[in-house]
Amino acid sequence: MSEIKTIGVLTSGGDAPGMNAAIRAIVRTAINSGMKVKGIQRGYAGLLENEIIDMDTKSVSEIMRRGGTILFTARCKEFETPEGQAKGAQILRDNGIEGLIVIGGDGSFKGAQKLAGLGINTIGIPGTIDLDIACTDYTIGFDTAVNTAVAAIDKIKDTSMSHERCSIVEVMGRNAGYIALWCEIANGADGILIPEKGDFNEQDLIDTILSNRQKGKTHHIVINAEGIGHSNRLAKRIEVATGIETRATILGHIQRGGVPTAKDRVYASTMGAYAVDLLKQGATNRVIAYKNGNFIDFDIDEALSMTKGIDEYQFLISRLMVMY
Ligand SMILES: Nc1ncnc2c1ncn2[C@@H]1O[C@H](COP(=O)(O)OP(=O)(O)OP(=O)(O)O)[C@@H](O)[C@H]1O
Ligand SMILES: O=P(O)(O)OC[C@H]1O[C@](O)(CO)[C@@H](O)[C@@H]1O
Ligand SMILES: [Mg+2]
Repeated sequence: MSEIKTIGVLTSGGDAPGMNAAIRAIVRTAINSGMKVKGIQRGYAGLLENEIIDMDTKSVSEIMRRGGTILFTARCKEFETPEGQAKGAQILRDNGIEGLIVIGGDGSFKGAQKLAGLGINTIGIPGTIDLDIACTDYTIGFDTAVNTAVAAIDKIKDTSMSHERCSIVEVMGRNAGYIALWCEIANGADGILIPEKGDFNEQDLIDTILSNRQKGKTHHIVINAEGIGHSNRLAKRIEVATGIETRATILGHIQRGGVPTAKDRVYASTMGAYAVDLLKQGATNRVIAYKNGNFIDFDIDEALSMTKGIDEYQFLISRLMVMY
């Protein structure tokens, strides 16, 4: 096994607060081990355009407290084709990059898996606000995103209470209801709609709102995940069915930005250093995970074959809490 001399790092898919902490840890750990580090800008799209820069210890100074990713990110259809992947692997080789760390979500890991098959040593770091990666209990950015959403819903509650209204709040999560679930438990709400429980009964939600109103509750919150969507239409239906003035708020990309929490900075830094250690050991096609209080790694094939549902116990708690 020959030692890796140059590694690359890229961020891909939706950005997530804490990605910069991971980049900083990767650059400094690798340089400390005598390796060179190259940053690939704009994810796989930038790789295919050869947008590659040299990184040194100073280039990652003062980035940890910034949201987003200093390497930019993108989604790239071309990279989903075998031709795109072969071109990407060749560009990495042309730049002397023998090991690649991919910070992103499940889609990004599929790209890393393909590059591993083409002889590039790859390591994935879970970076997504959605928390929708099955092999890990933690993904970079979820903690910051959910705290942003919780703070926003607290504010919506103030005005909803003053006007004695019902508020539908749509949070991010295309295929995943974790942000919604945490908000329902952290903020308190009359109901939650998430893609994992797509068979929800709208009449039950209306009945809960009406029953809570009859018991004296003067405002109502419904947390709706993006994967269910259509919040404005839902608001109209609830208003008609209950007679309670109802407004919809879509929180949107505010949840993806902002100053990363301490947890996101520390866990992302740990995962970044761990990824470099794996490359040093000659590992490839691995993804880093946080399980039962430990940082561990899985084969990417195994990680991608796992499925993640919603935490049923947390969901049960959220159901019990709608009681007024
Ligand atoms: N099957 C695949 N093969 C190769 N590359 C892929 C594949 N699926 C996705 N990718 C690459 O990964 C990129 C990011 O994937 P995706 O848009 O699913 O985001 P993600 O990494 O899951 O992050 P998030 O869901 O948090 O935004 C895609 O634009 C594409 O370039
Ligand atoms: O910013 P974009 O590309 O529209 O992506 C939005 C998606 O990305 C995520 O924020 C995850 O990164 C999802 O929750 C959301 O559905
Ligand atoms: Mg994803």
